[in-house]
Amino acid sequence: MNAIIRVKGISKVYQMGEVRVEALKEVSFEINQGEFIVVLGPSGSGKSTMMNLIGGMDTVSSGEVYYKGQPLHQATEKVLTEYRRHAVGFVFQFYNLMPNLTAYENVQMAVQIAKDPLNVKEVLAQVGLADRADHFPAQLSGGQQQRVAVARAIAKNPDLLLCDEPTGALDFATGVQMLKLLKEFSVQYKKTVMIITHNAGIAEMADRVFYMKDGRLENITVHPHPVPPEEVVW
Ligand SMILES: Nc1ncnc2c1ncn2[C@@H]1O[C@H](COP(=O)(O)OP(=O)(O)OP(=O)(O)O)[C@@H](O)[C@H]1O
Repeated sequence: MNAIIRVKGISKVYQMGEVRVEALKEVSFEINQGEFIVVLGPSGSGKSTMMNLIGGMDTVSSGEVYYKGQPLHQATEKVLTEYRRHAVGFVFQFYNLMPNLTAYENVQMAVQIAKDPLNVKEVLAQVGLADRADHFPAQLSGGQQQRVAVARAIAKNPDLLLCDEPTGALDFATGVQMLKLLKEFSVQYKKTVMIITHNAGIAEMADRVFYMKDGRLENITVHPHPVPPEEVVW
């Protein structure tokens, strides 16, 4: 099996004083290298919690998470830091770019700590920002800033690209461009991409769709013929 991520019966409980929130309940799945996964589900259903756990940003309350057979649920903070640094790229709705660094420098900073990074100039060209490399975030549109954020995550050349609402702040046309970029990265480099979204239309381009409800992975749909990003509508 070429499962890159294997999750077995993971649960996550948040205890806030008297209040106990079961954010994730006994979730199990496997993800293969090169798969494009979309995660759907109502607000509060556990999507971000699940992504944080497989991204090594949080630890499970119970259950097991493996990356290429390596147990993350027993890993030390040092091992998790290495994992996040080298294996995982993150794209969030809010871009978290450094305002005092140019587009090029924002991407360059991320690749400095990577093991096998892609060429920064090439990646910026790939996201259509070759002529904006020397611009600061404030000199870029929202869509362009989001593309810098994607370039930053892709340039690390991570095995796993985790995206939480990557199109949330974008207009439709820019959102489609974003999805094309993510799909290209997945196909060209045979990398795994997981996207959380509220846009059910985006799910059509996934190889598989995970439906979350009340902390459970309620259903998985397989698409033998995913729709190209250009044909996605929402
Ligand atoms: N750090 C935390 N401390 C306490 N409770 C939390 C924490 N993070 C998430 N929760 C709770 O866990 C549940 C699942 O939250 P989560 O963010 O995973 O949902 P989500 O499906 O990503 O929602 P949304 O679509 O609104 O982002 C919610 O009830 C949330 O309030």
